[in-house]
Amino acid sequence: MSGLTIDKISMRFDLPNGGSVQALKDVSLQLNQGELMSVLGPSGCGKTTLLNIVAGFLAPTEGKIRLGDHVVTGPDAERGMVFQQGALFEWMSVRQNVAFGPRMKGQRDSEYGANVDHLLDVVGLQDFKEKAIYELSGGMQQRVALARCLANDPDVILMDEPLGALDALTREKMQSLVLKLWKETGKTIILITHSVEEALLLGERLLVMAPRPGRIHKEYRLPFADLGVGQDLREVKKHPDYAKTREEILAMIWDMEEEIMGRAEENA
Ligand SMILES: Nc1ncnc2c1ncn2[C@@H]1O[C@H](COP(=O)(O)OP(=O)(O)OP(=O)(O)O)[C@@H](O)[C@H]1O
Repeated sequence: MSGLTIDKISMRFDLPNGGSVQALKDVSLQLNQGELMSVLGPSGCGKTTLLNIVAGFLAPTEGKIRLGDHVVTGPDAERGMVFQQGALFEWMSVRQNVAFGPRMKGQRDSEYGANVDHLLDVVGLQDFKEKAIYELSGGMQQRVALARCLANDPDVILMDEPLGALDALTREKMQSLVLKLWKETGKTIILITHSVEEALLLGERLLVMAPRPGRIHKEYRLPFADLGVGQDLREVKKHPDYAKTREEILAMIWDMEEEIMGRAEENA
């Protein structure tokens, strides 16, 4: 059991022309084990940069990431990543993809096999386990990506627009699956999305970030993710606070984007 601490993270990218971009400035937050946080914000506010720093793919210019009692210094299986497109191994079967992490750790099928089959059941792919990745729909590929991530038993799952490429109906089903996996596994999850609805439905905590420099603008604690576990998400949307919060966040992001457009016109 281990919480995730994002401690005064700043990130500046130096550009080849001598300039620089302050992608993040002084971002701090604490996630307890098992919390699900969704992250929203206008394009360029540093969402992906923050996720890449937590993943250990990027070293921040200032600040530290701590998981439990240790400081994050690079990528590690304790922090799993799910990308928008599955980043799957096309030449392997579904089962081989899910078993990839345990195999890389040197485990044999007799050690990881039962868990891999259990995960294939959980994500509804048991009947497709021998299929090649190219034979699967986009939604099924994201199911493989989720199962592959879980097979490594990470403490934290980082999701960068994991459902962004899916059609509306598949996306709804996958949102329910994410909630189910979250409750069943007790994993800590950070999920970036461009969809206000998705952020509301999936985030028991919802972070709105602001750009230039990327920073935390507002945080919400919401009841909808808990209500949505095992429930029709369309019913959850009828909750009296849902539409109100949705409108408030939409207006907030709209205002930020207007400001960015205004600044861009001034500089033109
Ligand atoms: N490797 C890099 N070199 C230079 N600038 C970068 C680099 N990566 C990101 N940036 C800049 O940092 C800022 C934040 O980018 P980031 O991709 O984290 O934003 P985002 O909120 O995820 O955007 P989007 O919603 O469009 O994916 C942007 O201004 C971006 O151009």
